Parts: sequence; structure tokens; C-alpha cells
Amino acid sequence: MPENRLDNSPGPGDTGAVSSTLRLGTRGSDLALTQSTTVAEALAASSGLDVRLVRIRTEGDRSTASLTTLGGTGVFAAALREALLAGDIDVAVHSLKDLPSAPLPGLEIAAVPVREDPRDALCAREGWTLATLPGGARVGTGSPRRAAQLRLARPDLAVVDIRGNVPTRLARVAPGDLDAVVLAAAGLSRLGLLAHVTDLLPTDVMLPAPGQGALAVECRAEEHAAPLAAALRGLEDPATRLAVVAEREVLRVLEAGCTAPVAAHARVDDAGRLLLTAGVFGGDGLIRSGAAPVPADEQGLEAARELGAALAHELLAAGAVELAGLLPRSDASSGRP
Ligand SMILES: NCc1[nH]cc(CCC(=O)O)c1CC(=O)O
Repeated sequence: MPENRLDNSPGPGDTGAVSSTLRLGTRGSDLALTQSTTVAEALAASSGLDVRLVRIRTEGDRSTASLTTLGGTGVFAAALREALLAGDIDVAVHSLKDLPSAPLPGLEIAAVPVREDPRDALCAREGWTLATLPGGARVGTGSPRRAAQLRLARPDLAVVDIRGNVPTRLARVAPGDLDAVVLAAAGLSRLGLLAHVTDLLPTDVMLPAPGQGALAVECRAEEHAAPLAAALRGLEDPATRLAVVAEREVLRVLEAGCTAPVAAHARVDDAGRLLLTAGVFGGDGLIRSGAAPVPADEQGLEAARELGAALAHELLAAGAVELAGLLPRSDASSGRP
């Protein structure tokens, strides 16, 4: 597959102007390509650089094994991050929810662009909503987080474990196969597939994965002061950054001692307060909410982190670790996607 060129200026082979060419690594799925193309175009427009997409094939794309067997969703990001560290690419675009919560030495998330709708969406036959799906309806998801919340909302449904990229999962909704699937609204939106949504699930019914709907634009940390990082920071949305820092801190703290699926959703309200809800699912599930003022500087990020950690510790104190034993799939990791 040839590299995608976003402009028609000569490549490095023609002029030797390597430094003006930015290699943006991407996975090959429709969703990854859409996300990467959007970021590449924004970067090309703001920086004047020649931005090229470089496709990287990841273990997560190659394998049909279940995500939990592969060791969680980090498999999607690992190959891109290796290419970044090796200097084969200059920038990587990830779905933030697929990025492990631990920082990777040598890399930095230079920008978190404005977030899409963080909610999960039901795509059902016959225009069914979660409330009107007939009893026993077969609903597909590969996510322990979504499965657990589906069971809580509608214990009478049959939750079916599925895999594959977004279009593949959507195609399973057909008579004789699945009656519905649950997918992130953000992915459907980016792929132009929102018309398939029959019910946008409110966050109090289906609390999203930490980082859902947000992107991470990653580069090598050594480039922090370089023009590249400055150009990347132009893509930053501060409110989204605050929200995902809090959500990912919940995940980071819980991942240490808890294997139950984790969900978290935060947003900044009009008064400049960060509102965070975090949950772990298994049994009846556990949910905690909190709020904190978030000043528009480094202290805001620290406050977001503290709020995330505080809710995670509340969940641990309320028995989050024990919940893992109540899971139908006790090997479930953080519950992403
Ligand atoms: N787990 C795969 C994945 N990673 C990111 C998205 C959607 C986009 C997003 O959540 O930002 C999806 C598909 C889905 O969960 O439906």
C-alpha cells in the first residue's frame, strides 16, 4: 500500500528536504484512517508542513483472538508507539481510550483535540431502543464494560461477545444474527455511520470508557520544545484534556489492583468545575461522582488528576477489587473498548 500524500509537493527523495516532511503513523482501519487524516489535514493547514500518512499494522488488527487474551487494548497502540520511539514516524494518532493509562517514557501526548460525543450508541434492527428491544434480543459487544451495563439495564437480553472493526460489527445486525450492537457514537460519527444509531445511551445507563470519543496526538518527548510539538499543541482542546486526565487517572489507580471493567466520564461545566463520574462493573456495579474547580493552568490538570484518584480510591474502598470475582469473565481487563 503506497503512503497517502496529502499534498503534491515533492517528497524527500526529490529534494532532500526531509525536515519539512512529517510522517504521521496510523493503523489501517477505516476509523484510524479517518481520525489520522483529520489530524493530518489540520496539522498541514496550521504548520505548512508536508504531512504523510504511514500505515502501521498492529497486533490488534492482525489477530482475531479476543482482546482480553491479547492483553487488553494496548495492543492497538503498541506498534505505533514502537515506530515513534524508533524514529520511523514523527507523530501518532490514537483513540485515547485504546491508549494504556501509564505514560510511556520517551513519548508525550502533545495534543488532545476537541472530543466527539463520548456516549455509547445502540444500533438496533427495527428502530429498537434499549427500552423497546424485545426480551431475549441478541445484543453484540466485545466490551466487558458494555456487557455488564447492558445486563444491569436489561437482564432479559442475550449479550453476545463479538469482535471486529466498526463496519464489521455493524454488519452483524441482521435478521438471524444480532438484533443490535453497542458502539461508540464517536467512531460511528467519524465514519459517517450515525444513521445506524437507534438510541444514544445516556451516561447514567451506559457510562463510557475513560477517554472515549477523544484522540491523543503523540510525539517523542525530546521534541517538546521543537516546532513540531508547538504545531501539535495548536490542536489542543483544554477542556477535553482536563476531562481525559481525570478519567484516565481513575483507570490508572484502579488498574493497579482491580480487574473489573472501568468506566469514567468527565466534563467541564460553565462555572469551570470538572464533573467526574466513575464506575466499575460486576455484580450491581459501583458508581461514584465528584466535582472540583479546575483553573486554566497546570493546577487545573493537577486538580483533575486528584479528582480522578479520589474517586478511584472511593471505588476501591467500596469493594471494587472484590467485584472482579463477580464478573462473568473474570479475566476481563479494564473493560475497554
Ligand atoms: N475499541 C475500538 C475503538 N476504539 C475507539 C473507538 C471509537 C472511537 C472512540 O471511542 O474514540 C472504537 C470503536 C468502538 O468502541 O465502538
